[in-house]
Amino acid sequence: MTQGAAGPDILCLDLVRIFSADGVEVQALQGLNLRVEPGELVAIVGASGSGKSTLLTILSGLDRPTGGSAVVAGTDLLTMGRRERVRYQRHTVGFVWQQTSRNLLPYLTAAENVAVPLTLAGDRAAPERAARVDALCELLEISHVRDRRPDQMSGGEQQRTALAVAVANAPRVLLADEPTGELDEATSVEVLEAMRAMNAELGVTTLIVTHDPTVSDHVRRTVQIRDGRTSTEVLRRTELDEHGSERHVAEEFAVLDRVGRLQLPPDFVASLDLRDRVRLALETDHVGVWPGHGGRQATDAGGAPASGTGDQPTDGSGR
Ligand SMILES: Nc1ncnc2c1ncn2[C@@H]1O[C@H](COP(=O)(O)OP(=O)(O)OP(=O)(O)O)[C@@H](O)[C@H]1O
Repeated sequence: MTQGAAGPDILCLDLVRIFSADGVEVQALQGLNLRVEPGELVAIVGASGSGKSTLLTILSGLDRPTGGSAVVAGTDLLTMGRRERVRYQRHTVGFVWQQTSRNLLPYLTAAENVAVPLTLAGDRAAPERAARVDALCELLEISHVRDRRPDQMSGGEQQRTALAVAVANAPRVLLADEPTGELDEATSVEVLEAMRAMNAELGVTTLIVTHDPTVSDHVRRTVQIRDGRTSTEVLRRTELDEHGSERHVAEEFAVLDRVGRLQLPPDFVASLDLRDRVRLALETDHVGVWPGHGGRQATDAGGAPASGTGDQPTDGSGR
């Protein structure tokens, strides 16, 4: 399957990854759905063990899913062959990992590191490669350390150099796994802002996987993974109020999959003591969800305003 140019840059449908270790099966991804449009900057957050790294390893072409489908910038990751994988990893996607040692060659300077992927790709003449290195050093604000090796740079400078390496060959998609995991708070902000600037400037579709909840302050869309599935999303936008001042609005949505399944946020479940089964009612513009065991009364699913308790069905006939 190949997506046309107008399709999403990342499309995962019912993605499953099962690991077998010592005769025990672990379902790291349990039917994950994700759609990222060209030019989007999206953070994937989730608790430890929720499947974030498994997803990123699959998207980077280093691992294959057990089932479902994953298509990135037109490349089907389930069926790609060895040669296509090399091309995919060299030209279609760029990566930044948490550990500097995985991102940069320790015996090369920053500028030399940025030049490596350009030389390997072999599709630009030397003067063009040199100009590209200069432009990326400027964009990522690492010109002052361009002649230093990684051990002579700060953590933030190392990660900004890693970003320059990752986008050197102008990939359609940038994948970052815990890019701020080894940085202090101020430096993390600096690196996330560099990613935001790069996304805006170069238009590279960017997926940041992290368990750092503050990442949400730097992106418009944060997708939460729970138990190997996308569960909720927070979308942020800036509005002008009646006085012309900027106001930041964040809205939380539950992710509805293709067959209509959704996960209620854990705090909703806890606050109404929802368990086993719930009572549902279809209203004209929303769906009501009530405890099925006669617990406390009405909440809502579907993002609509909460119903009054008068909406509570007595016999489920609202369905
Ligand atoms: N190679 C493997 N063999 C067996 N189980 C694995 C393997 N890789 C991951 N898992 C399991 O799959 C699940 C998801 O792991 P994953 O590393 O994707 O989570 P994560 O959300 O990235 O966690 P963290 O934030 O701690 O890195 C976990 O239960 C993990 O133990």
